[in-house]
Amino acid sequence: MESIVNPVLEGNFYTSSKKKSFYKVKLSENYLGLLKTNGSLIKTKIVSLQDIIGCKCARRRKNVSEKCECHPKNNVFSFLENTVDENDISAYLHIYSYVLKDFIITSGQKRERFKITLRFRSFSHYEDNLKEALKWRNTVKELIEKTRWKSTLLRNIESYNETVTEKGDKILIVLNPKSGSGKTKEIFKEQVLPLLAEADLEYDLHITKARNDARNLIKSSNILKWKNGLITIGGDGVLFEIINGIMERPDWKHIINTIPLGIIPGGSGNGLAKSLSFCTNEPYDQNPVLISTLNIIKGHPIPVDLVRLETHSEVVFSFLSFGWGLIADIDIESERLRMIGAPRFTIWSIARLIGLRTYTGRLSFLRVPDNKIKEVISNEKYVGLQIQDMYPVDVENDKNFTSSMDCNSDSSFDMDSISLDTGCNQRQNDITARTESFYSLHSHKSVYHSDKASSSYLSLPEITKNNNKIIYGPSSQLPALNKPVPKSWEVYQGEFVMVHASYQSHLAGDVYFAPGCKPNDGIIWLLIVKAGISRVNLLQVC
Ligand SMILES: Nc1ncnc2c1ncn2[C@@H]1O[C@H](COP(=O)(O)OP(=O)(O)OP(=O)(O)O)[C@@H](O)[C@H]1O
Repeated sequence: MESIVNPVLEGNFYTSSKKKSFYKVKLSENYLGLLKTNGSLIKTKIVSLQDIIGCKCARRRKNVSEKCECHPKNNVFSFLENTVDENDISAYLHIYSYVLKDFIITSGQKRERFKITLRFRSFSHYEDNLKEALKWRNTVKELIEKTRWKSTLLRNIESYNETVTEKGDKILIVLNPKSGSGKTKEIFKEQVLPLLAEADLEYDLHITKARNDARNLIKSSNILKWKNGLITIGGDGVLFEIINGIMERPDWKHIINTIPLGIIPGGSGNGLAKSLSFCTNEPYDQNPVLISTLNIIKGHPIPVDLVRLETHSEVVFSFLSFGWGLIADIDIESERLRMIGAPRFTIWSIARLIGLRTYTGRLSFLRVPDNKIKEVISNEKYVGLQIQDMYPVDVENDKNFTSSMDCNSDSSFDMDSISLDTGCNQRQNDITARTESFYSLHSHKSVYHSDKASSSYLSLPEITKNNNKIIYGPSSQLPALNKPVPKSWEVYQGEFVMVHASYQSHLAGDVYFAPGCKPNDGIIWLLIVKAGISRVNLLQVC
């Protein structure tokens, strides 16, 4: 435990269940360390502050609910019964962390909630105990806030103003109730809200009423009041609307450089959410909503490529993929099976493989040099987060230490919460999240479309008009669509089964499309399937 360098706070706490054991708790700039002493037996658990999302002071109440003493006005708890337990003068500090845990039998990891409760009861008055608890609470809060922004790649993005995000700024959550199989409200209420409450993250909620609702909101609102982030709960389509809404604003550049965007998966595909967690090695598949919400709360933005697309009728900004042929057909036509969720893609893939179509077209592209591809595949700088940033070295090598990365190795800490106090254990109840009123909405059609017609449009300038909409955003650096491409480009003309271009590794949670792709590598990864391929070969590609 001495190995935790320069602890900011430290103290001894006890558990009542095991009278002889006590815990030395140390808080340093990057870690919370718990040293358990039971006679001569010493065990240690270290929780990285990167894994702590928040903490709250609470006083014991007579019933199950708790009142937050840190923000009495900010009621994130239920108040079924508000009577304080006068017999208990202790103040409690609940610290919420989500630590990586290894599976014992199969290889793999998942994130698990690990709640630490510290009970302060050294003084004879509640107020004095609360003071002590608040000192710990404020210090933990300050430290986790620092850790968040220190460890992002934002330092490397010159245009990003790190100071824009201040405490108290809200995030905007845009929820599409029609995404996927229509469970986003439940996802929000049951899985996202409790985490936001633990992290003390304030939010406004907007539930979309129709297609383009999110786009119009972003286009016309004072979105700078949501400096902490514009977050979507739904599929990739609702984030697509947010980004294109931003591009309809003259201040698009400032917004893009100022407000982080986030996505919590609730759609059918969820390609971006999967790709982002994949590039940071987060165990997404175990709990996609938890991992994506933690990514947002922890404030580790990842720069992502944005691609400007011109079709025959419009200009759009795309962050995931663009396709023509087989995959686009599956996306659009499986809409009628939306109610079954993600399996709709598998079922429709089989249908489309049986009735395989081909399309005539011309494809021109500039090949990326092999050395650049190799660099992208091997270079961490494209990943967004540096592992050494996530776990900075302020713990000296000490074999007694169990880091939060391998907490499973110490079975005495193998629990989802730990409660420490100065005398006896008391059962603490989890916070009850604030609930929102929801309203029901009408059904919608997907925005996906297959572009069968070849374009005859010129490459459009910086400010373009789509059906009376003014689109801002960066101008194209590509040759005009009706002009010949430079000699260095390759051109294929003929029959295709599909051409699909992706700028992220995954098109959907289970569609690993571009293995080498990193979110901000600046490369468009192409899959070209020409006509004449056998169904067996095509199945292997898929
Ligand atoms: N309230 C609504 N009613 C109808 N349609 C909506 C509503 N809100 C948004 N939409 C539209 O629904 C489209 C699809 O939604 P979204 O992408 O969130 O879900 P998904 O298609 O199931 O997921 P994915 O894109 O990951 O496959 C969006 O492009 C949006 O235009």
